[in-house]
Amino acid sequence: MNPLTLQPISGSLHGLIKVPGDKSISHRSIIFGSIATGTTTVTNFLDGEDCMRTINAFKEMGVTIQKNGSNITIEGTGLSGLIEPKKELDFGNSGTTTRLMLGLLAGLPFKTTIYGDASLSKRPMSRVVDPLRLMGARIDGVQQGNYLPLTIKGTTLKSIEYDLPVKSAQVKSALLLAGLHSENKTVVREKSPTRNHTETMLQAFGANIKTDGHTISISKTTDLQGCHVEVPGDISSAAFFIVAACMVPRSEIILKDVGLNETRTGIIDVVLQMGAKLTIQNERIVGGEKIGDILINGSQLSGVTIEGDTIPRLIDEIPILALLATQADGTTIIKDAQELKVKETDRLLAVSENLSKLGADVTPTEDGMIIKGNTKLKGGSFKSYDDHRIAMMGIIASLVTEETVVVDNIDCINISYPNFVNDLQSISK
Ligand SMILES: O=C(O)C1=C[C@@H](OP(=O)(O)O)[C@@H](O)[C@H](O)C1
Ligand SMILES: C=C(OP(=O)(O)O)C(=O)O
Repeated sequence: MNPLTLQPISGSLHGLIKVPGDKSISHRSIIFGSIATGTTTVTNFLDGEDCMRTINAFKEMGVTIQKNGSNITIEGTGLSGLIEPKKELDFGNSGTTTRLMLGLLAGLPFKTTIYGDASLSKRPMSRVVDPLRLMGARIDGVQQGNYLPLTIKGTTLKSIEYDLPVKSAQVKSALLLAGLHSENKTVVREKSPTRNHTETMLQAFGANIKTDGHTISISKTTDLQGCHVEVPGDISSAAFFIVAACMVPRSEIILKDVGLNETRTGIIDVVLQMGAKLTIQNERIVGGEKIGDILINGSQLSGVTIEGDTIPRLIDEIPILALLATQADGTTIIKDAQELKVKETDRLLAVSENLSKLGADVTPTEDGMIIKGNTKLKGGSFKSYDDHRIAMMGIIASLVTEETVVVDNIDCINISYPNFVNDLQSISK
């Protein structure tokens, strides 16, 4: 346990932060670079624990990956060059590694056992295992394969057409990866668009993939070609500073080179709707992804309803948005967010318990919460539940509390943002 004690601040937030590389894109750069032939170079790779799980998995499968800080070079083996790992693969805390690798491993000609930490071992895998079994995958594990550890006996896959029952980019991506090595065309349909980095990057690596936003089809492609990937800054990491700057009066900060892919910018839409002073500068396209700088000034916001198709576009930002809602005028309603119950922890519970303990007016609901805003928050203990996004939310909460906040364990922040506390300190004036 590594607790952090945070004193209330008297000043405001000023300065510039370059948030680390996008976690989703970093994972995918390793996966696609490894299964392509030739060299893939990656810049601004997220040097966090989750992405290291993906790197280590491919090293175990015979891929040469060199890492120099946030610069990565991958000598891809092609799909047919991957070898059976000599040991079980440890995916730690990473849901993305687990779900995406399931789709890949299902069609490779060897046996793999995968496991993870206590949190990952409680997260449902049948959402991926069930459709993969329809494709012919042979996967065994706890409770009919719903939980890790899982053993995958790779086999020839057949393609399917599948309507996603959960709004999940991880499930979609797993099926597209399986589709890469199954005969005929695999079709995945989603009701609400989820992050589309897999589709964009597979196109860049030369896959036979087509998408119209709701329906994605992929045909067998065994000859992906290595390329260069420049990873945009992670909007899910930027979210903590967007909220911080909105909440602390007289703040003005700039977040440089942040990914602004529309499947991820729900947080920007929501804070603008709440009345935030936020502008985007230097918007441009890098490697198929929109990026830009975000300028934010502190201002008094108003509550909103966050629901429906917006939820997948800000799924990981809901905890920090809930904190923002406690400082906004009026009521914020968060609906359709039941997926938060199966993240690194039950984030609906973690958020409502922590905020209530700090003195916020929060009523939990089946699929979200109702927050009556503009409440003064007192200090006290803040439980991270060993979830990186909850721990970072606790640290940001201390910017608006009247007394000291103690976050019980901040080690989990290394999952997605190892330099978070330093970056926050650098703008606290
Ligand atoms: O595909 C991805 O990289 C991710 C998808 C989301 O999960 P779901 O697909 O389970 O919604 C998100 O919460 C996670 O942090 C990363
Ligand atoms: C849910 C998250 O990640 P994962 O599913 O990869 O563990 C997250 O980073 O908030």
